[in-house]
Amino acid sequence: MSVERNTREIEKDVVTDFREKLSYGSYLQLDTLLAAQQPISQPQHHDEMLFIIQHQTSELWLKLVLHELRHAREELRADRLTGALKAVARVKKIQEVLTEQWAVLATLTPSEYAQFRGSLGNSSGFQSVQYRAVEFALGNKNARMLKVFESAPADHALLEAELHEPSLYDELLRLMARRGLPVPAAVLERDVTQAYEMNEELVDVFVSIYADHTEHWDLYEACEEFVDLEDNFQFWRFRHMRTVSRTIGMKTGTGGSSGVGFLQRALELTFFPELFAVRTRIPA
Ligand code: HEM
Ligand SMILES: N[C@@H](CC(=O)c1ccccc1NC=O)C(=O)O
Repeated sequence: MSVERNTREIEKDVVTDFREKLSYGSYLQLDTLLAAQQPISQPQHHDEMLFIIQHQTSELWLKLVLHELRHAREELRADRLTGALKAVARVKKIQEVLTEQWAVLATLTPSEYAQFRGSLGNSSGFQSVQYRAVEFALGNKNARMLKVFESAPADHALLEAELHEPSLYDELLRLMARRGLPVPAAVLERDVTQAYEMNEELVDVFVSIYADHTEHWDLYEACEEFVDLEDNFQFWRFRHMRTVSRTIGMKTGTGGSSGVGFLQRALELTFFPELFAVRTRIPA
């Protein structure tokens, strides 16, 4: 039947009685999810809703990023590189959404934000446990980051566990070693609770993979996927730093840091240093 009077007929078999059936809202627990947007500014500020939802959607995506990174790590452990790369491909797409999403928050002007910033007290994204867990899973380990979670035991335990897990990169390097590539022992036996640091001998291993990439096709592909992951992560950090800059200028952060300067220094960090160093060594 065609659409009459610009109104769609609801087909007769469309299910409408949910007294004993699973509905959309109950499956997704929307009562819980949609009850969680509670502005605290007094008097209420219109734009606080945007601020809350921007963060909550980011946290939901971070939850999936962490879930997928953990899966990718398990796949690598089981020598299933293809399975790991499938998860990484999904993470890359989520990162793109997270980075694009800054455009929504950029509609918040500095004067609008200033009107409810005071209500935020000392809360800050610096205290995002999922963000920190993602950083750890990618190899940016820093035990000092646990301190802000001391009053939240479950978060602290989650991060402590993540600190002791090998990162995604650690697992890739172990897989490479199992395949007979000469990954240095110092890399394989490193203390995984420490930040990953560049190993020159490992660059040689990647030079050999890139020189003979038809021989090592899947590893070569994995390397390029990891480079994408790091790039995407940096794009997110950059958009955050620029959004902060246009919103609060050089004010110090609610979390107690210097603000923009502190965020800029994160842009100097790297997850997979050898994968960037290898580029300099590609013959002309
Ligand atoms: C107007 C919006 C925002 C401003 C002004 C802002 C500002 C800041 C500042 C100044 C810091 C440094 C820590 C501090 O002293 O507070 C920070 C850290 C952080 N923010 Fe935001 N932020 C904004 C939005 C967001 C959003 C939407 C997210 C998404 C989850 C987010 C996540 C984070 C994270 C994860 C950190 C820690 C970064 C790190 O350790 O390198 N921020 N933010
Ligand atoms: N650190 C921000 C406040 C802020 O953005 C924020 C506050 C509470 C919860 C999350 C936040 N997002 C990122 O830091 C500021 O200094 O204005």
